[in-house]
Formats: sequence, structure tokens, C-alpha cells
Amino acid sequence: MDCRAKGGSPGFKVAVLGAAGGIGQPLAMLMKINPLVSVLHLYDVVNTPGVTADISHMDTNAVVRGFLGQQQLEDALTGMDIVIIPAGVPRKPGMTRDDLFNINAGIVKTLCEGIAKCCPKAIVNLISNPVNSTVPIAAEVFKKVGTYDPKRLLGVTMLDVVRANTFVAEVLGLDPREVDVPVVGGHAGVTILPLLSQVKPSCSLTPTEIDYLTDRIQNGGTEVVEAKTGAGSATLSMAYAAAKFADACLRGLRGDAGVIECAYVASTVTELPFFASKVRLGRAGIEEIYSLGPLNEYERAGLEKAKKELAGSIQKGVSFVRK
Ligand SMILES: NC(=O)c1ccc[n+]([C@@H]2O[C@H](COP(=O)([O-])OP(=O)(O)OC[C@H]3O[C@@H](n4cnc5c(N)ncnc54)[C@H](O)[C@@H]3O)[C@@H](O)[C@H]2O)c1
Ligand SMILES: O=C(O)C[C@H](O)C(=O)O
Repeated sequence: MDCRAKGGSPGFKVAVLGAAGGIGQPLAMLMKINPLVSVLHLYDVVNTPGVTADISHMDTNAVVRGFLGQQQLEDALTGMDIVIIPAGVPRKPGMTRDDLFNINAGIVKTLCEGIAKCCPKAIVNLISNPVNSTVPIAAEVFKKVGTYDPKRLLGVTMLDVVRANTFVAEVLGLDPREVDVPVVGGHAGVTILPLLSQVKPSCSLTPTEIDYLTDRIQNGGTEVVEAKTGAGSATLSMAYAAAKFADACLRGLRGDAGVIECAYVASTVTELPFFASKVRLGRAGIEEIYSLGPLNEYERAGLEKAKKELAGSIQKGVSFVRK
């Protein structure tokens, strides 16, 4: 049946790469609900026709289009304002995120080459693990072709913040929506550094509570991997966190003031070239990166451990592209 042309509704164009996966499907659904999205491109190497047909029946504004396989990657990316990447393999029990490097590094490199060619100005939200290395990989790919803009490349560490807010709220007996815990560093084990001295609303936690919370936040991913007994890692909470983070990027692009979230970005906050901390999002992507603020002795010790591991993960990502 011929249809009347859709009126060009205002909004942003968003692509999800890896859209048929455990994260990709619920994330695609959440982005379809976001009123700031006018066009939603769903790309994967499998199953996108079904996911696209399904999601396209939702009576929300965004127009949904599906793209299947490498030969359709360029069409999926052309004209996009934000590209969200949850493509790649997840962990199984006993694995570290770094064990995913060999497969996911190549996937991220190929996808970023497509972004550099087809939507070099897009904001990139990188979810694929190991994030501590895949963000440096993306940066190197963009540098190679001359499109690198550090303001537009963000490693998604929002799930660490979501978990921290939840676990801290549980201990304090508060509504998690009222709790704000900065989580800095990176996204793996000891590189995940919750700054519990800076929790809002301000509170005092006992040393036992601090040990318990730090350990639970740093190992939240492993908690889910083990509970799923081989069926993958966090997907639903991650889709929620990714949608929340993408919404912050969209509100920044729209020009909203005071949009601040934690993300793993090119940074001068420490001596490392990449580090997660609070950033202010705006029309250009990252408009300001905030310093860590006052740390207590426990957090300073955690920071040293985090930096040591991060340095190696960053170098591994850089070397993968420069080799
Ligand atoms: N940053 C975070 O906080 C965070 C949280 C959870 C998971 N992750 C990571 O996200 C990734 C995806 O997890 P998942 O549970 O959705 O995995 P999944 O296996 O369920 O889905 C991954 C999807 O990626 C697709 N894919 C594979 N190669 C591709 C390519 N070359 N191009 C496009 N798509 C491709 C697969 O077909 C699949 O549909 C993993 O690396 C996981 O470790 C990160
Ligand atoms: O733990 C994982 O492997 C997935 C993700 O990074 C998470 O934190 O849940």
C-alpha cells in the first residue's frame, strides 16, 4: 500500500550496532520510546529484520530501519547523530573482560572505520568490552583517518553508576533515584572506583559498609555473569544504563544545560590518556571534564591500583591499531 510521506519530525538520528543482541534488543526498544529520537537504525550481522519489524510496530515517533551484514553497514551509519555500540561477545563465568579482547577489538575497529567514513561527526557511545581498551582502539582508528574528535568518543560506564546508586541506596535505606555516586577510573575490576566519600545526599558509611560496597560495585558484572551460568552478562540493566546515557547525550545535543554523567573519555584528569570521571555533555559532545575532587586515603589507594591496570589496558588497545 502506498503511504503518505511522514512529516519530517524534529529529533536526532541514532544507530545501534549489535542491535539484535542481548543488550541491543532492549536498548533498541528503549531508544524507540525516546521522544528525542526521530530515526532509529538497527544494525547487526544477524536477525535485524525480525527485531526491526517487531520494534517498528511500537506507536512512538521514531522511524525504525534495519540493516543486516557488513554490506549494509555504511547505509546504517550515514547521517547518524549518535552511534551506540553494544556489538561483540559477552563474558562467561571464569573470564575477565580482557579475555574478550581478541574478538571484540576487531569488531570495534571495523565498526569505527565505518563511522569515520559515513558519520565522522557522530557522538559514539562505546559499550563493547573491554571498554578500557576498546575506547583507545576507537580513538586510534579515528586518528588514522583524521576524524578523531575526543569530545565525541565516550566509553559507557553508566552501569557502574547505576549499580553504585542501587547498592548505596540499599545500605542507606533510600530511594535509588535520589542517590548519586560518582564512579571514576575505568570499567573492569579494580579500575571501577566508586567515590563513596562524595555520595549525594551526603552520608557517613562505616569502614565495613565501604569495603562491602566497593567490592560489590567493582564485581557487579561478575555477579551477573555467574548468576547467568554461561548465558552471558548483564543485558537488561545495561540496556537501561545505555539508554539513560544516550538520553543524556541527546539532551546535551539539544542544548540542555547542566547535563552531567560519568564516562570513560580522553582526559587530562590523571596522567593517563583515558579516564572515567564526570563530564558535562552539550552540543559538541563532551564540553567539560571534571576533576576527581577531594579523595580520602582509601580512595587514593584505590586510584593508584586502578591507574596501574588501566595503563596496560590502554596501551593494549593503542598497540592493536598501531601494530
Ligand atoms: N560497558 C558495559 O558496561 C557493558 C555492560 C554489559 C555488557 N557489555 C559488553 O557488551 C557487549 C555485548 O553484550 P551482549 O550481552 O549484548 O552480547 P550478545 O552476544 O547478546 O550480543 C552481541 C551482538 O553483537 C552482534 N555482533 C557480533 N559481531 C558484530 C559485528 N561485527 N557487527 C555488528 N554486530 C555484531 C552479535 O550478532 C550479537 O547480536 C559485550 O562485549 C559485553 O561484554 C558492556
Ligand atoms: O561484566 C561484564 O562482562 C559485562 C559488563 O561489563 C558489566 O559490567 O556487567
